[in-house]
Amino acid sequence: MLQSISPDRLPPLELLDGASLFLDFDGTLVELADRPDAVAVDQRLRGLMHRLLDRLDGRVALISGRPADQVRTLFGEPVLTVVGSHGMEFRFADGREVQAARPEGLPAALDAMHALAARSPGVLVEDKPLGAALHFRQAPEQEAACQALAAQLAQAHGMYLQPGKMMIEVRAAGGDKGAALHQLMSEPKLASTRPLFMGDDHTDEPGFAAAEALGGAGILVGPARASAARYRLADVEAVLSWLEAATGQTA
Ligand SMILES: O=P(O)(O)OC[C@H]1O[C@H](O[C@H]2O[C@H](CO)[C@@H](O)[C@H](O)[C@H]2O)[C@H](O)[C@@H](O)[C@@H]1O
Repeated sequence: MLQSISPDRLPPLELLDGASLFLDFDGTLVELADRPDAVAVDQRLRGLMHRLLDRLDGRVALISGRPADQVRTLFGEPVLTVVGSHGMEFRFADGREVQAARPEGLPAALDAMHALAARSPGVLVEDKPLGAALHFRQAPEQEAACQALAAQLAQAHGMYLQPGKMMIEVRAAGGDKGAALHQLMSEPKLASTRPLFMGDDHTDEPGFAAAEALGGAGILVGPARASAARYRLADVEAVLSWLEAATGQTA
């Protein structure tokens, strides 16, 4: 059961000391864009990730709703552990890979989504290894139609209905970012450390709750709202600045 608090405390910089750090991607490390393919990882973020890996002796992982291999490609970083598809695809820094099965109903769900997008200008379909998403950021008037179709498809094909920011997704059931964090924390190198999870979206709430349950904390990114996170940072720039300050990097 998630806590329902509205975090308003800034995280102290010392929170990073000896921690294991788990980072969401969109809306946390990079600004949201009009389209999923319009985001990029710049030198500032790439350099920051290197410093974090160094400072925390490798105890850094990205846990994203995006496909794991896509996140790895965006970072061009082979030594980074990435969990994709909302906690269902693991790419460990040492080369191990764990992948959930692609849901059987996905091709039919994608067909139905493409049919909706074809008659709804601005709606985008995202084809993911374990899910399919309808994006309506460029067609907000289509939200109700997208939500209704996704709910129907999730029920018809036994998939999980995953809400997001200006998007709705059907995906493989059976995991989330909280379960992923628990699994990563069972790695020998992380086992006796304190987890910190930073994220901005609904899909990040299980991650906040898991971090708290393991003696660490969640850090919500964005406006205050009911959340299992203990701390809050205002936006992506605040996240990057906080991480830079916590790793001792001066402007
Ligand atoms: O868990 P995350 O790493 O935050 O990924 C969540 C979803 O991010 C992407 O969608 C979001 O970002 C897009 C680009 O900024 C934006 O256009 C969209 O409205 C957002 O919902 C990604 O496309 C999804 O697959 C992720 O699940």
